Amino acid sequence: PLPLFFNLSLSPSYHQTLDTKDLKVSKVTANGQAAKFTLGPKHSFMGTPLEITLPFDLSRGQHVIVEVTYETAPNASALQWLTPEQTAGKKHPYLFSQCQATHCRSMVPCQDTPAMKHTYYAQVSVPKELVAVMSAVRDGEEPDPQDSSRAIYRFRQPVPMPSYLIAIVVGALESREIGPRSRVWSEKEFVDKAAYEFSETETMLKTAEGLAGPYVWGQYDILVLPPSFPYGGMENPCLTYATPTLCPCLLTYVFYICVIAHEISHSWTGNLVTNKTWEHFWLNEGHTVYLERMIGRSMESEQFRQFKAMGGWKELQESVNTFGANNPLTNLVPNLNEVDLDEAFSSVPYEKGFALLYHLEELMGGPEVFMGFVKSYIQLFSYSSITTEEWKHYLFTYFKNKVDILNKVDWNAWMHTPGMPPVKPQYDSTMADACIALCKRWGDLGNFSEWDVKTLSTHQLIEFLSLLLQQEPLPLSHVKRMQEVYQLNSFNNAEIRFRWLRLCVKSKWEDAVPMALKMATEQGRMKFTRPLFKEVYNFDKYHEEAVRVFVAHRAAMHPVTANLVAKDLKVDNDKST
Ligand SMILES: CC/C=C\C/C=C\C[C@@H](O)/C=C/C=C/C=C\[C@@H](O)CCCC(=O)O
Ligand SMILES: [Zn+2]
Repeated sequence: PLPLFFNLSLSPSYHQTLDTKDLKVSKVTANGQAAKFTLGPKHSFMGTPLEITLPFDLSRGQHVIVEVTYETAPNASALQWLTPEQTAGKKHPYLFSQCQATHCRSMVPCQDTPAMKHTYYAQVSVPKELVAVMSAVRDGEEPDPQDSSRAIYRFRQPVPMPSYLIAIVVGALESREIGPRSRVWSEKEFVDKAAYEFSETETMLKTAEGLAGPYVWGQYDILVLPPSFPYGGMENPCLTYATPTLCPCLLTYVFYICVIAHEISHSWTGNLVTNKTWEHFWLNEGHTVYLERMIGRSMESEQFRQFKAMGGWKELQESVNTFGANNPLTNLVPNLNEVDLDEAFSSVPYEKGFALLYHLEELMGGPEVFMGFVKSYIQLFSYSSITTEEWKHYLFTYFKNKVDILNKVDWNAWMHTPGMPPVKPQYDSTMADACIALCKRWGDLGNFSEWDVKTLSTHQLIEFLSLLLQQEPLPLSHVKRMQEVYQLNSFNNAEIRFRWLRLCVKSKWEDAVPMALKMATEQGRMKFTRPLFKEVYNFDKYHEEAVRVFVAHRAAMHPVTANLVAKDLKVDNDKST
């Protein structure tokens, strides 16, 4: 049971509608009185409306308690249920949710739109060996009075937030304190290493507050999920999710700056100022990447920010190449009518959004000037949900003395045209030059040594491999020589291993195929899993092997990951095969 109490604003009408997906609703009451309800027509991927007829008139401003008794489905798209064997500890089951963008409705009947913000209170009953955490402030725990084998955990979220940020994790969790307002949570097998990896979190929080204003959410915890979590991180308030692919090696402090800085930045852009609909997702992600890189500028250097911006441009290029340069999903503000948002997801709102903000920074007078706008934008629109038009109107208001410059921006090309942006910023290549030079040297088989890569930082090695991936595949002789000289097969850093294995498979190195499929299935971060499966699928000789391995692992994969890899490999989604 997951009693959740929302403070929703309902329209003053007999009829109220909540979003659901695959929920089994058994009863609805309003202020304790039975209320009639019907489940409307089922949409292919958006679920089913729950239409409730209140048993009394409702006047404006009147409070009413609507209770819905329901069960989630085993295949709820917001939830992944892990067997003990799928966990690190092997003794207890594990549950985690991932609601963004419109999966909350498969966990809770709700107004599943970012246009609506609400507080919430929850009490969760779990087997007493397990711990529950949520995207809220912990509000006590006690033995379940109705069952001595269970415990009740209470949570409250006093800051209004959209449904996609509701999150719950239940498992054999432990935590360690990593700061005055932060704990790190995971299974005990990872918790001490995670506490070490994320020890700079308070420093990063303070840096973010210096840029964006006070952190209003109270607690900032980090939860390291099992390897099947489909994303690098998720900005659930009070409880940032992090993939364990951040931690398997001694993470250089600089390395996690990007992921945790990104999720911390969402505490302002996305979680306080929220896109009103998912067409305006770039407002969440473009501003968050901009803030993330301003944190990198503060904690590292401007050259580091420039280096990450260059890398982001390549990520954008890869997304545009994957979708196709004329695909309207590469618009900064796409039309998402009847579009499955998981399929529309890419780096476009992140990196085309960042590129626009960086371009505007250059036009308006530099980082300090533009950060002044971003901080003011956050102050003005906090606790609300807005559209691109509202953002643009405030941009012109804030820079009222530079409207002539803003009017020269090709807004239609930037916002409503597919493909790469109309302007490519000239980023400083100081940190990238060594990567570019080494990439050029591999144009032929010259003299190489291990020091070529030992003199590169983790980030620069990743950039070197990204540059090679952007080119035509290297001859097989080159990747074999690269392995002899650099021993890249021995690197466990996920970002390095992912790119290296893609390079090898693209060059048709058969020894790399089992390693690529192993990485694609041992963890489930879609950033890695989907391209690795696709690379093997596109290697003619191993096309069927890719499908066979996917079908064999599908049942243990996160439902969203399984759905998208099935589409990538053109495997039907019928579980029977
Ligand atoms: C144009 C698309 C509009 C809306 C899509 C919104 C959400 C899509 C849904 O698939 C959820 C995405 C969640 C992403 C979470 C974290 C990312 O910031 C990181 C993704 C890449 C990574 O693994 O690092
Ligand atoms: Zn984000």
